[in-house]
Amino acid sequence: MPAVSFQSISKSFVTPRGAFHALRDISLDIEEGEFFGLLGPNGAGKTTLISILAGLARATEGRVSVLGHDVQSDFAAARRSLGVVPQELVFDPFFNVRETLRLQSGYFGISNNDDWIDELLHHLGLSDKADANLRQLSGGMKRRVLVAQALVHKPPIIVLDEPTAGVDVELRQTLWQFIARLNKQGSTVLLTTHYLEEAEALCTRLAMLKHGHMVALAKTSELLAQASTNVLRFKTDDALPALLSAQARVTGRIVQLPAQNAQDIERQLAALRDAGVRVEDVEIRKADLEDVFLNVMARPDEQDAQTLESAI
Ligand SMILES: Nc1ncnc2c1ncn2[C@@H]1O[C@H](COP(=O)(O)OP(=O)(O)OP(=O)(O)O)[C@@H](O)[C@H]1O
Repeated sequence: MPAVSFQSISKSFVTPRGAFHALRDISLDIEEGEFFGLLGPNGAGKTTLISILAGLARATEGRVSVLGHDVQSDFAAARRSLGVVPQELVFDPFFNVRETLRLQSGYFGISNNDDWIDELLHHLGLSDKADANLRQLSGGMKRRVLVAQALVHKPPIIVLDEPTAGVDVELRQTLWQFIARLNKQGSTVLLTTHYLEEAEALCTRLAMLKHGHMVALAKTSELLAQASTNVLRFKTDDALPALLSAQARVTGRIVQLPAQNAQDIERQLAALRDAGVRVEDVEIRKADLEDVFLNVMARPDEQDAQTLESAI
């Protein structure tokens, strides 16, 4: 039985300009014990999908089940199996950290949870903040509390919606060590993130969303194998010749060009030389998940394809 099963999920919002389709026919099973990543640019539909999973929003069509429990008709059982770390920092400011975690335990009918709460505080570097009022905590500390709060009832499935957005390197490392440990012990993890380096390092399988469509679903290793094998990277202040600029990824002075083999790289360097482009800090690196992501996102999506077809 899958840990999470999304079956033909669509979601539309009613807006003043008519129906807006945030998700279109998403079907996806996440198996028990997987570390699964959900990727996509801003507005792709990731948070909407997670809200439907957590029972916070209703799908317009389709159904979602958690360990076989339907999130609508069997909400309590589905919710107990999930530990959801939301993107937004929302708290009751009147309680301290330990009180917040005890209250959350009570919400799941768990009393005498202090041993596990202490363990959570320890692993999330919060032990010395146990008695601090939530109002006194920094944004990064609050995010740690959100993670602890999601885990008080030892859920078998952990859902993290951009848990490292705007947090420092130390928290990221602490958090990932802890989550990776829980995953090794059997927890299923569903993660959304814009940090593709983290997704590449942690997730064994990935889905990519674009405009509410699922545009990729594969093992991380398979997605990486699809990428061009190398990337030629250099800095320049000069304009690139047209042939190269069409395929280049440019960030400020940094230019990155996909290259299948050594001949490709030689051809690119010759074209730069012939065009009189002065380059600095030249290096060749292996293609990574960011390259794959940008390639997938650059493809025309179904809607664009339809528009293109009708334009031909
Ligand atoms: N209540 C709502 N009413 C109308 N449109 C909405 C509503 N909630 C979300 N949307 C729209 O649905 C789309 C998907 O939003 P969602 O928050 O799921 O994206 P996301 O992939 O999580 O983005 P981000 O990476 O920015 O968090 C967006 O275009 C958003 O504006």
